[in-house]
Amino acid sequence: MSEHIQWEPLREAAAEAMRYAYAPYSKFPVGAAALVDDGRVVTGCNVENASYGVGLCAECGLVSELQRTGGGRLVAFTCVDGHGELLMPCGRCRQLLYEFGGDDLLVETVDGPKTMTEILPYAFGPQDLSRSS
Ligand SMILES: O=c1ccn([C@H]2C[C@H](O)[C@@H](CO)O2)c(=O)[nH]1
Ligand SMILES: [Zn+2]
Repeated sequence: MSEHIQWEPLREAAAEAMRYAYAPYSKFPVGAAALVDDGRVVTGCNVENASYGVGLCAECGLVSELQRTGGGRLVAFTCVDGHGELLMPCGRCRQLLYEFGGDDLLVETVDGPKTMTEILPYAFGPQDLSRSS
């Protein structure tokens, strides 16, 4: 499946989600979209707050939608800004995405798709908690 990712429609879904962003403070709207292993596409936009640090990245909304609409594994992820430029997920969001996509999640970058392992090496995840002793 991952060899046949259609990145263009995924980017368009991210750009569409970005239109709902609430970013009055940074004036930096962001949209994110991901393909789920059952074929559906989930999206999110950033939602800021007058208490700046409380703001939510687009990826937060995306994983919330993933869970709300039935869960599943993330297969491919992309994120765009207001100029349609690709954005890399911030460190916190790499962790957030790792939980639901694992090492093999493909993340679109300016250098083409990269695996989560490449952009978040030596990740901490559920496997660390389930190890016995
Ligand atoms: O991958 C990213 C990077 C940044 N932002 C948001 C957070 C903040 O609202 C704005 C500026 O950092 O962009 C995201 O939503 N996702
Ligand atoms: Zn983030």
